[in-house]
Formats: sequence, C-alpha cells, structure tokens
Amino acid sequence: MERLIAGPSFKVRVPISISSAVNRAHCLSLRRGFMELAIPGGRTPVPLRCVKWDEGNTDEQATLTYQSEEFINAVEVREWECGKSLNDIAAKQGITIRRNYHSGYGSKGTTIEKDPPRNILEQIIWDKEVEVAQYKEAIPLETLKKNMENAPPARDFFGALRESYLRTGLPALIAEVKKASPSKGVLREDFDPVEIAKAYEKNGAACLSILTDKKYFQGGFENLEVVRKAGVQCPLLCKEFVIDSWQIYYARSKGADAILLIAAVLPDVDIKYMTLICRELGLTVIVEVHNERELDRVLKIDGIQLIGINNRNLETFEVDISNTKKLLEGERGQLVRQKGIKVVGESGLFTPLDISYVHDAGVRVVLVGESLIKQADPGKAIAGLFGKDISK
Ligand SMILES: O=P(O)(O)OC[C@@H](O)[C@@H](O)c1c[nH]c2ccccc12
Repeated sequence: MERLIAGPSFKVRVPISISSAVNRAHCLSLRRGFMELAIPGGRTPVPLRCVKWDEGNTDEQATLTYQSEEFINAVEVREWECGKSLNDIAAKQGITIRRNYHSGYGSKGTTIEKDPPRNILEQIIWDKEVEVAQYKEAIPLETLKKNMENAPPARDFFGALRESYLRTGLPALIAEVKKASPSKGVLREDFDPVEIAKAYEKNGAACLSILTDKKYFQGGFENLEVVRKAGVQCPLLCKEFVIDSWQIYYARSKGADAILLIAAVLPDVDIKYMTLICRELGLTVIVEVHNERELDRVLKIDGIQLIGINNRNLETFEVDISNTKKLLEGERGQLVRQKGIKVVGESGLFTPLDISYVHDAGVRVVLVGESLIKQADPGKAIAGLFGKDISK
C-alpha cells in the first residue's frame, strides 16, 4: 500500500486501535482524494495522505507515513514534523485563543490546558470541543456521509447575494435567525424559527443565517432542517463555531447552503482544508475576520469569495462599526477589490445610516441579527433598517 507522491512526508506512531480507525478513514477518503487525521498529542484536520502503514508491531504501535497534499504549504507540514502543537502554530498566526481538547476519537480525550479559559470565545470553543467529540461518537463521519446523500441539494448562496445587490443597489441582506447571544441574553422570547425565516424572506432578505450553537445562542441544527423543510427559498448559512470538518458535513446533511469559518479560531491550514471540503460539498464559505492581521491571513488564501468583517470582537463583545471601514482602507481594500472578494459587514447594524456607512466603506452584503429580531415584526423591521422596502 505504498504510493509515491512528491512532497514532504512524516511518520507518526500511534496505537493500533487508532491506526485502524485511520485506515478506515483512509479507505473512505481514498475516494475523496484526501483524508482527515487525528494525531495523538495534537489536534488536526490536515489534508494529508496516508501513503504507508505498518501494523502488528510487538509494542502494539503502528507506524503511519503521511504525505502532504500539494495545497498544503511545506512549512506547515515541517512544523508538524518538528512535533509543534497546533496551539503553537495558531499563536504564530496571531490567534490568541487556545484549543484544549484531544478531539478525534470519542469523548475520552484529555484536557491539556490547566488554566481557566481566558475569554468567552475560548470558553465557547472548549465547550464546542467536548460537544463535537460527543456528536462524532454518536454519528460517525461514515454515517454522516450517507445521511448527506438524502439532504436537499445545496443552493447558490453567493449568487443570491449578487442578484440582490444588482436588484436593489443596496447591500444584500443575510438576516439572522437568532434567539439569544452570550452578550445580550435572550433577544426574543416568542421564537419560532420558521415564522421568522418566512417573514425575513417575504420582506427582501437575500439569504438567512441560522445560529446552530445551543449553549450560548439557544440555536440548533434542527432549525436549519425545519426552515429548509418549510419551503423557505433563501439559501441558508449555518452559523456555527466550526472547529472540526465533521460539523461541515453535519451542516450539509441538515440542509445548509453556506458555512462560517472564523479566522480568530482556525489556523490557515484548517481554513484551507475546510474550504476544500466545502467546495466538494457545494457549500459557500464566509471567512470571518475581526482585525487587520486576520484579514491579511485570509487574503493570502486562494479561492475565498466572501469575507465577513465582524464589528464585534468575539473575545470582548465590544462592537464598533468603524472596524469595517478601518479594515477596508488603503491597500487592503484595494486587494479585496482586485481579488473580486465580496465583503460582508457583520454585527451592530441598526439604522439606514449604519447601512450606508458600511456600504460606502465597500461592503456589498450585511449580516444582521439583533436589530431585526428584537422588533415586534422582524420582517417589517427590514424596511426600517434600509430606509425603504427592499422586497421588490
Ligand atoms: O446581532 P447582530 O449584532 O446584528 O450580529 C449578527 C451577527 O453578525 C453575529 O451574530 C455574529 C457574527 N459572527 C458570529 C460568530 C458566531 C456567532 C454570532 C456571530
């Protein structure tokens, strides 16, 4: 089972039990062209190809040899060869939150960080690691891939945004189906996701964002499913804290048409890998950034169509809509335009003035939750937000 592929390679020694799980994953992924590997002692979904495995050693260890796919930069792989942890790689990219869980195989992973979480985003991610490990145990990827075949086909999220912008001359609206947030608590008591989604659609939203995090946002993957099944035509963004590609398959199996990847959480290697998975599944990707450093990182990654600039700092909850303007000034803004990337202005938008402010800054899409959902009629609130009816 040896294949020769050019590029850096490295070996890992893993317990036989993990190796056979990897083998199974490999068999599945051979058809897909790449695979996901969990290396003990670190967490990774990196796009690597297992080129050789050697089982049956007396010490019950297997040696697996991996080679990187072409799209992985050699430096990143060399970091793995040196045994650096993903937290080190992430820190070098300016990511301040730390990962805490040995994910991959079951919920029996060990906690590696001893200190308490440093901020709310880190807390959310640590909880998400436990949640995803449990979900993965209940629904293995192989099952998920089968379930996905019964999902309704992915719709053109990007196209719906472009059409809306051309039709209205105003930023296209992604209206968010959001019951609560960690910063504001419950935003709407009488929360019926289908009713709200239909009201948004009727009043001119191009796409919808469905929050799927339960613990902090009181959302759920079932909301994606019910909204889609209710016949809502607007393409749906799965608004989740994605840390593992399993969640991407899960979102697609529930009818998502697009997914959010957060640069404050994911190192470049994850963003690249996950973007490729999304492309295979027909999902549109929005990569969310909050500062210059994150934007610069994302601008170096090929194939990104949509960048979200979050006006809310997810670590402190501070909201400042001038953040969008600041990030799009000068050379960065120029590069964004040159690359044909569309920018989504996210969070803290309440008035027609806010919309025209971010529009002037270069935004072609806005993502709005609170200011719509808190009003008695969230659908009608759209005309108030834009200063005119955008449904026709
Ligand atoms: O409710 P607001 O301020 O209009 O914000 C919506 C959206 O931008 C926000 O919910 C959001 C942006 N990025 C996120 C990442 C995770 C959870 C939520 C978010």
